[in-house]
Amino acid sequence: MTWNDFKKMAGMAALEYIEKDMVIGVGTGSTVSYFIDGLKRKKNIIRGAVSSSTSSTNKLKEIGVSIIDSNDVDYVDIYVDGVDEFNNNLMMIKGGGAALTREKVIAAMAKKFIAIADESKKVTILGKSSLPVEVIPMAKSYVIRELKKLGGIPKHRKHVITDNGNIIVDVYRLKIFNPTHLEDQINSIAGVITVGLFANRPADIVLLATHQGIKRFFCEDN
Ligand SMILES: O=C(CO)[C@H](O)[C@H](O)COP(=O)(O)O
Repeated sequence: MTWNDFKKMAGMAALEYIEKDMVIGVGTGSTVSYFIDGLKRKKNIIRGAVSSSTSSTNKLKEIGVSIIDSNDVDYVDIYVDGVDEFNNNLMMIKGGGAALTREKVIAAMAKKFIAIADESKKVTILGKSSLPVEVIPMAKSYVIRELKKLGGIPKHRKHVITDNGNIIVDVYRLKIFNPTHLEDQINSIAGVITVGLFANRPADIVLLATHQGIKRFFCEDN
C-alpha cells in the first residue's frame, strides 16, 4: 500500500461520524481531500460545511456541498482535518498547507475534533517536522529574531501567501517538550497571527490508518 492508500483509508474512516443535520468543519490537505471525496455520498443529509481554505471550499463546491459561513453558526458538530504530527496526548502540529489560522478557529468552534492521519504522523515528541507560524508581512524579521530565541531555526516559506494575506515562517529543529507553554509563548509574539501548534485544543479522536486497519486514539481530557 502507498501513503496515499493510507490517507484515503483515514479519510473514509471519518465518514462514519457524520450524522443527519450536522454542520461539518472541513480541514485542508491531501488526507482531507479523500474525506471530501467521500462526503459526496453524505451531502444530502448534512446542513453543510464550514471550510478552512479556498482549496477545500472549491473542492466542496465541486461536489455540491453547501458552504456555511463560519460567522453564521455558533459551533460545528465535528471538525475533520489532517495533521503534520500528533503525540500521545493528541496534541498536534498542523499548517503544512498554510491554513493553520482558519483551522484553529474551526477547531475552537468544534464539538468534536477528529484528526485523520497515516502512521508517518505519529511521534513521541512534537518537532520532527517544522512548526508553521502565520505572521503579518511587516513583522517578518522581528518575529524571526524572536523565534530564534526559542531555540529553533526559523525560515520564511517563500512564495506562500495565506488565504488571510499573511506569510508563513517555518521553525525547524525544535524539540517541543512543553507544547502548551510553547503555543502560548509563540502566540504572544507581536505580529504572530497564530502558531500551528494545537496543544491547548488537542484532537478528541485520531483515526490512524495502519497496515492492521484503523486505530482509534482518544483524548483523555475531553
Ligand atoms: O494542517 C494542514 C494544512 O494546513 C494539513 O492538515 C496537514 O499539513 C496535513 O496534510 P496532508 O494531509 O496533506 O498530509
